[in-house]
Amino acid sequence: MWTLISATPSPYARKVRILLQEKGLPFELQTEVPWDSTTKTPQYNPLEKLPVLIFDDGTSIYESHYILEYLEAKYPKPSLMPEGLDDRLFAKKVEVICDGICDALVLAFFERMRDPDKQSQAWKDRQMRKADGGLQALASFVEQAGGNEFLIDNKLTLADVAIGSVLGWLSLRWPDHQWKTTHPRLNAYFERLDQRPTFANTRPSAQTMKDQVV
Ligand SMILES: N[C@@H](CCC(=O)N[C@@H](CS(=O)(=O)O)C(=O)NCC(=O)O)C(=O)O
Repeated sequence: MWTLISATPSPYARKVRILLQEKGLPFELQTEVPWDSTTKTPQYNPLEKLPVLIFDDGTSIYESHYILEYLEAKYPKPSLMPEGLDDRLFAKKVEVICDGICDALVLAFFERMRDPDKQSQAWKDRQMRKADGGLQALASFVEQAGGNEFLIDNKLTLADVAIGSVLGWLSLRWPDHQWKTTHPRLNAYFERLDQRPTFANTRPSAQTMKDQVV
């Protein structure tokens, strides 16, 4: 059986966990802290990042957007991509924005872990500005979807999986961020989406990092 190396808070890994379940592809979850010395991630990804999907023959793929593209190409039914080319490209653009919000906030998260006198406020402000810009874009997409349950073609697609994953992680890791107040319709869309069983059973939780990493 396939193994997915994941971490309990990981928004990137959550996308893969949701898609594997939505496609009915069985897998074992191997939960790790990728920054701890005990992690197995580097054995399967030279970039030392999870998620990593390990196949029965021991080979592996990594980088969440690539894993999702791989799964959609190899196991197209049920599809989590829209029909039309422009809608398919839009779904991938939404994933770019969601991953970019995560990337910026991961940088801010680790900056906050440095000794206070070593932290760069300018760097943290820059990352938060990117995240807020990304959230504004997502909010505008949801407005354009006019209250539909799903963003594109009113059916579940990669775009919904990516948005649900980043907003769930934001709620966990940045509980004081005011996006739910600033973007109430985005929050309403998220709250409804997060009730779907594959979202509800993959909700993020915090993890403890044992080793000093910055
Ligand atoms: N672009 C990557 C990002 C993956 C990533 O940053 N994973 C983190 C864990 S988590 O932030 O998703 O919880 C990691 O493994 N970090 C270890 C490292 O950066 O050395 C993807 O989409 O898969």
